[in-house]
Amino acid sequence: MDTPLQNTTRRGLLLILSSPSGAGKSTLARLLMGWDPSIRFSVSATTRAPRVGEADGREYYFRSHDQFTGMIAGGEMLEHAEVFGNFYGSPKGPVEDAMREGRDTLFDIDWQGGQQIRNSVLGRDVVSIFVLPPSIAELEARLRGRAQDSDDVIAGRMAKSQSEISHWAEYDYVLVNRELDQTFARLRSILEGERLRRDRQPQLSGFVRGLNEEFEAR
Ligand SMILES: Nc1ncnc2c1ncn2[C@@H]1O[C@H](COP(=O)(O)OP(=O)(O)OP(=O)(O)O)[C@@H](O)[C@H]1O
Ligand SMILES: Nc1nc2c(ncn2[C@@H]2O[C@H](COP(=O)(O)O)[C@@H](O)[C@H]2O)c(=O)[nH]1
Repeated sequence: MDTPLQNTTRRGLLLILSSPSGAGKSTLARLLMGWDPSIRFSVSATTRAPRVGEADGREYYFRSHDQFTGMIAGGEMLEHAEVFGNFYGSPKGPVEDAMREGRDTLFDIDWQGGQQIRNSVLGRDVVSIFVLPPSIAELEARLRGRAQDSDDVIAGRMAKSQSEISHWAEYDYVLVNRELDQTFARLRSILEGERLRRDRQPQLSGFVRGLNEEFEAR
């Protein structure tokens, strides 16, 4: 007998990671993508200048202000926001493709983007996770340790961290990122649990039908 567990169509989840800058969401996102390469990372467009080592199309699509506003006007953005004086947005096309393919999409975006996606038609497929630093001193140490931004940029991001943190309660899950291994293990558990929940209806209704048929045939 064909197992009904294989005959399913499933929707992709939209996994949103937000945090104050430097708390570790990009690090967690990289680990999650390495753990499950079927997850599609939503590469954002931004007007921010590339950092050393960043490549166009990999970390971000680096765009001019005019190009970015053109993308908004063309209806290409799922969400967009001004963050730390630059514009950032998530292109819609790749997300729609991933959802059609039943693949999960991972977003590394700020609270404004999280709110916009949660309030969109795709909101029911969102799983949102807010990452907190263990302390504000550690947040600053991580930003400095990353050695990617000037003192001014770091000061600006630290100044905004309190208002970013104030949105923690809007998220489905909150992780305090102390030990990276432990935070990553929790993140995986969240994803595994949410996948089981998503697959519960389509997979199990067929499976239980199979059990019923087997029962009737006895
Ligand atoms: N649990 C952890 N313990 C110690 N260092 C960490 C931990 N998690 C991440 N880091 C380090 O902190 C720095 C900032 O992390 P990361 O770049 O992932 O932050 P972010 O939240 O993505 O920041 P941004 O919003 O600016 O992109 C990196 O150097 C990273 O290696
Ligand atoms: N609303 C959105 N926020 C985004 C997006 N891509 C990134 N971000 C957030 O911006 C800050 C700064 O990022 P950085 O790479 O300059 O350090 C960070 O909080 C990101 O999560 C996006 O598409 N939309």
